[in-house]
This record gives sequence, C-alpha cells and structure tokens, in this order.
Amino acid sequence: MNKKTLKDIDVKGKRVFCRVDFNVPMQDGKITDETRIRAAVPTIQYLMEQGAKVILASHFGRPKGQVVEEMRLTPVGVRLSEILGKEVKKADEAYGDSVKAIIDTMNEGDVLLLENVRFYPGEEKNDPELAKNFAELADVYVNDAFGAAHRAHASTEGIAHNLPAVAGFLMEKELDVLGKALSNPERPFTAIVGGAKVKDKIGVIENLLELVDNLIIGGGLAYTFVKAQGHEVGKSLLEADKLDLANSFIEKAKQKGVNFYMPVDVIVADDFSADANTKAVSIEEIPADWEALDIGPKTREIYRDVIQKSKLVIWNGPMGVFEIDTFANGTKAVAEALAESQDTYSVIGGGDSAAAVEKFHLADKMSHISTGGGASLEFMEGKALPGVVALNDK
Ligand SMILES: Nc1ncnc2c1ncn2[C@@H]1O[C@H](COP(=O)(O)OP(=O)(O)OP(=O)(O)O)[C@@H](O)[C@H]1O
Ligand SMILES: O=C(O)[C@H](O)COP(=O)(O)O
Repeated sequence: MNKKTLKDIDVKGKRVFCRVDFNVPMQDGKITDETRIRAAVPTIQYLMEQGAKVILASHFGRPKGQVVEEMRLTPVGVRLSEILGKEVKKADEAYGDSVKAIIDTMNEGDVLLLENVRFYPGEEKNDPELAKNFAELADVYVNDAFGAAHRAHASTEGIAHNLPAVAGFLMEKELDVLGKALSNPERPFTAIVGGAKVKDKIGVIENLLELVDNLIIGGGLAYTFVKAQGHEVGKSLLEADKLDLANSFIEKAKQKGVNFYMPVDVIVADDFSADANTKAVSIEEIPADWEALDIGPKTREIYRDVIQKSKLVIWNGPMGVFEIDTFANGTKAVAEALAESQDTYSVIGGGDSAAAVEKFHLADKMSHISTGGGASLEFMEGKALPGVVALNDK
C-alpha cells in the first residue's frame, strides 16, 4: 500500500482521532453482530499499548444530521469496554468544549468514544468547518473505517486534510487483501455475483469481466440475464430496462474468454414466503405465476465444481433469498464449497454475503470476510475510495 499506516508514525502521548466503522446491526438496543467492533480492536489495542490517548469516532445508522436517541453509540461503548477489558469513556457529543474537557482528563492508553458523527449535518456534507472541529480534538488522524471509506465525509475525508493522516491495521488489511486479489490474482480466478439488482452490480460485473476466468451469476439479478437470453421468468425479479446490458455482459464475457455461468435450474415458489409451495424446475420452465427464489440442485453442483477448481474466489451477493431457509440452499452450497476447498482463497465482499456465511457458521472457514459492504463493492468496481485517497502517501 502506498499510504502511511500506524506503523509509520509515533503516537506515544498523542491524542489520536481514530475513525472506526461501528455501524453494527442492532435490535432493540442489542448488538446482533459485533464483527466490526472486534475487527477494530487490533488498532485500538495497539494505540493503547503505545500510550496514545485514543479518541474513537464512528457513524451509526442514517440519522440524517439530527440527534436520534436510538442511534447513540452508548451500547457500542459498553460492548467495547467489555471486549477491551477496560473502561471506555463515552461522550454525548462528537466535538466542542465538553469533549475537549474530557480529553484533557485522559491519561495515556485511555479510550474515549465520541457520539455518532452523523448527528451533525456537516458530516455527510463533508463540511470543512466540522472537519476542523474534529481535527481540533487531536494531534493525529487514523482511519480504520474501511466500511465507510467509500464515503467522502467530514470524519472520513475532510479531517485528513487537517492532521497527519494514516491508515489503521484493519484498513491496511482490507486494502491489502482486496488489492492483491484484484491486481495479482491466483488463477483460475472466479467471481460470484448475486444479490437483488443488476443496477447495483453493473460496475462490479464490468470490472470483474476484465479480470476473472469465471463469472458466476446468481440471486435475483440472474433473472434479468435469463430473460435477456429469451426465457420466461414468471414473477421473478426483473429489470426490464437492463436486458440489453445483460446481453452485452454475456457478449463481453465471450470476447474476453471468460466462462459465464448462469442458473440452469431454479427453485420457484408460488409466494414470497416460508410456507409457499415450491419446486425445482429447469430454467426454461419457470411457470408464469411463480417466482424463482433460489438456484436449483443442478446449478448448485455446477457452481460447486467451478469453485472447487478455483484458486481465488471473490463473492458478493447471495444466490437466493437466504433469509428464508427454504431458499437458502443455493447460498449455503456456495458457502460450503468455499469452506471445503482448502486450496481456494475466498474473499467475501461484506454485506449480505458476509451475513449468510455467518448464518451458516462457516465464517471461520473463509480466507477473508470484508467488513465493508458498499466499500468493498466500490473497490471491486475499481473506484478510488475517498477515505483512503485522503491519507498521507508513504
Ligand atoms: N431470487 C431472488 N429473488 C428476490 N430476492 C433475492 C433473490 N436472491 C437474492 N435475493 C435477495 O437479495 C438480497 C441481497 O441483495 P443486495 O443486492 O441488496 O445485497 P448484496 O448483493 O448482498 O450486497 P452487499 O453484499 O454489498 O450488501 C437479499 O436480501 C436476498 O434475499
Ligand atoms: O454499513 C456500511 O456499509 C457502512 O457502515 C456505511 O454505511 P452507509 O451506507 O450508511 O454510509
């Protein structure tokens, strides 16, 4: 990586503004997945051990520039204290005199968690004034929030112009793994793209077609490709205005010599529910009143085979509606194939695919699970991430 990291600077006795991504799933005030908190711990612990005064900042949810009581970071602070085995102070604001007063009382190795930075309208607008307000709290800026690196916000981008700015360990690792995968891939290199909408994945598919040996398509977005190839898709997800685009991807794959895999059979349902009637049908036989909610058994076998023969697999987006067990088998088969293939380096592109792997208890069998949903997607599209670009060059 051509950006400075924590190891390139001295943080002893310094006030360090460390941006993390603590945007964790929460239900009724309880954190339901603490992966992102744990992923930031190596950086936090290192800062503590080095004798820095650690000032943590994060967004949580989308409060749209106002204080939303349910979106305070208080429960995250409590959990972080437990994980670190050390008191984490929690501020009710993210800058200003009250926060400065707390920082003045901090000893080396202490940790303070600021309030949700998105309570301020300037955060998402990348307001230079707010960025200065954040910068005034600290001597150094560390960005460890890979999950938010695709956002040019005051705490992810603006602040980096006001302080020495370096990457944290999680940021470094994410960029390293994803960067290496894309720039110097072991082959055969396979990309699996699923999820709901073609429109969200256009950039990813375009970019990956330049890089991979195999492209596997699944999930709701597959049916736009199926329809584009002249088959009926019944009530399945369809983006009728993307048929030409879908065909152009298939054409491009041919030109580039990329093997393009689409479902050959699917699980159809007469209702989008757990107790719908379901059956496996070939891709030419989707009934008009039914919708395809998962890939079928033959497709599972084909995809499994391609995965097992690959050296590197990047996976973004589920193969079906994995949240409902009846339609989870396709996604599970992909996760299992990755878990079983010891020689395959597997990179899970955050978001729903990461949630699916967790659900099947296969997370520890994957080589790398990204903490960034949107961020890893943009990275795979080949886009520059503003939160990274703004950091100091080596
Ligand atoms: N055949 C299908 N019909 C309808 N919905 C589907 C189908 N297959 C998958 N889905 C749904 O797609 C959703 C995930 O797609 P989405 O594009 O939102 O996220 P994603 O691809 O996982 O992206 P990220 O990983 O970046 O979050 C899941 O909720 C899943 O239920
Ligand atoms: O959950 C995420 O992908 C990141 O925390 C970014 O959140 P956002 O999509 O609300 O900017």
